[in-house]
Amino acid sequence: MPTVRTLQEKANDEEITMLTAYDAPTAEIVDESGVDVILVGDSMGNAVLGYESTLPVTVDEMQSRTAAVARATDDALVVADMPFLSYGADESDTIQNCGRMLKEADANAVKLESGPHTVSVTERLVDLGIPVMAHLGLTPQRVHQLGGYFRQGTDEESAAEMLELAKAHEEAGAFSLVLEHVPSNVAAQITEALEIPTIGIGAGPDTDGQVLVLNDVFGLSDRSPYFSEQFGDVKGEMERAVAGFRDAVESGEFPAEEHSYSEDEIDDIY
Ligand SMILES: Nc1nc(=O)c2c([nH]1)NC[C@@H]1CN(c3ccc(C(=O)N[C@@H](CCC(=O)O)C(=O)O)cc3)CN21
Ligand SMILES: CC(C)C(=O)C(=O)O
Ligand SMILES: [Mg+2]
Repeated sequence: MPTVRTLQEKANDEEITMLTAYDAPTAEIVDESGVDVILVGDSMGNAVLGYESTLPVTVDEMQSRTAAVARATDDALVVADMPFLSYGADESDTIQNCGRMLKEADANAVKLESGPHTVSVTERLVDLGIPVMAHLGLTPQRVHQLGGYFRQGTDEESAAEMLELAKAHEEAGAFSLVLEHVPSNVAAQITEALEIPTIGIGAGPDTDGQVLVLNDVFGLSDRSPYFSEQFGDVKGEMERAVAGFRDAVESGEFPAEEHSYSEDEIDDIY
């Protein structure tokens, strides 16, 4: 069984790889390719559920998708990304919601978008046996406060604040930290200051690992951030498959002999 401990050991000499997945078939692909961590991201809000942002994602949706991913995963660490307002407001709700991911969806850990209010919550969850991945920099659940998906930690004061929060979450027991959309040199200095591994997205090359949204990697997203990279043309392949079906039905090529059979005993059912 994968554990958060092996990730911490690995960070010493190898780059950590993390990708999102939201269903069993894609989780199987990611797991079999040897990626270290599968994040069931709340990016499922825009990536699979058709919302404009991550805010509408519910705990039930996260549980259902995390369970599907965990059923298809043998080796990777499965991390459930806790949705907006499912943590941090009320302590017993936080414990209940995060606990469900381990008890009912077979996740190995949860991720919380971090801030000053998640230090004590992180400590409480870790005390109870729920491993926590922290997340600083651009935290998309705050899009309405931030005014857009902008780069964070762009001046000395906010970068220093981010470093202090990173240390506070390490101290609280977080096993790893995602740094999103921050200057490379800020991510490098935070990485240097921490024992726990950092995993960057739009945070340059000097974190301990990298994460991207699977739809972006596949080439399946209509829009993706500039810091993302398409490593395939899955959308093109899907379009070709659908067009192939449509053409074959319309032309009468499908279904063919091998897809059909007749029952000899039956000749007239009127
Ligand atoms: N498919 C997908 N990929 C992601 O990387 C991703 C999601 N979805 N959903 C959740 C968040 C949102 N993310 C984003 C989204 C947009 C920008 C972006 O375009 N930033 C612009 C400025 C944004 C603006 O003008 O409002 C930039 O240049 O920084 C960055 C990160 C990263 N995450
Ligand atoms: C991009 C990663 C870090 C994330 O939080 C998500 O996919 O929801
Ligand atoms: Mg997220």
